[in-house]
Amino acid sequence: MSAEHLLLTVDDVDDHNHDGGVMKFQIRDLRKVSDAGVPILNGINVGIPEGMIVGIIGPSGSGKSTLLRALNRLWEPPSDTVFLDGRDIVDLDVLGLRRKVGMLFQLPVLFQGTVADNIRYGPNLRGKKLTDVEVSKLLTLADLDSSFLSKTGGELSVGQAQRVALARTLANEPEVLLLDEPTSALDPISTQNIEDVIVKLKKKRRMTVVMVSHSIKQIQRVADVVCLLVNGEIVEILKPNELSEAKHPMAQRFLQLSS
Ligand SMILES: Nc1ncnc2c1ncn2[C@@H]1O[C@H](COP(=O)(O)OP(=O)(O)OP(=O)(O)O)[C@@H](O)[C@H]1O
Repeated sequence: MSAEHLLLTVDDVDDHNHDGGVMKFQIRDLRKVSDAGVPILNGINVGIPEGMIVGIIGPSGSGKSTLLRALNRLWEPPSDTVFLDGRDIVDLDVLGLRRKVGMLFQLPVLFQGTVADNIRYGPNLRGKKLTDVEVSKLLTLADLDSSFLSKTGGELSVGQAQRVALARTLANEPEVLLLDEPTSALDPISTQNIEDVIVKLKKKRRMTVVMVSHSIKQIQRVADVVCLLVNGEIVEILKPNELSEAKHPMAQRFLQLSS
């Protein structure tokens, strides 16, 4: 089974990949040009299969974050370009979309108050009050024990704060996680903790994950399939163990310099 079979590209228009799996996202001819007229995304066509971890790698400035941000409308994509479960995301309620499609950034920013306050924040907005047991379960899911419940952001390491940010995102019961270099500020042990949680979420909850990373080794540890983005275009879709077989010259150069 080749990686192209795992993700739809270009002209495929149905909502299933070739193995019968369902496509969570469909991205069709997604383009962005900067205010100065510089192309940032050059016609992205790809499907993100449900329950898979899709890695996105590529040189700095190739458009990885812009692509990720289009998926929960942190950047508003044009209509008819990004579909979640077959529906154009610009037609969805934006807050509902962001609950379904959670995002984790490079550096965690916790709100004032305790860890428990942070985790309760999203559900509170929809009138749902999480019990201590529910909050503890979310902490456990993010690999933290319940002794963290009453701590504040200032008492946490960056790695612990990132896991709290992950638990806070998971409190919204997302179906998709967008991860923008989520471990680049973390030490190796915290990195491994986050990677383990991501893989567990995929296996146990069938979470769909789109992960931008600068670390090829990380992508090889975590992802099921890898998109190589160069100059705003997906130039290759490969399995993690096939990255050395990339044919595009820029992709080859990037991979050689990064390994
Ligand atoms: N709103 C904007 N206006 C103008 N240029 C932008 C805007 N957003 C992004 N860019 C430019 O688009 C290009 C792609 O940016 P983006 O952050 O998506 O790349 P990236 O691949 O995530 O980069 P990095 O790996 O360095 O984080 C960059 O040249 C960036 O300066």
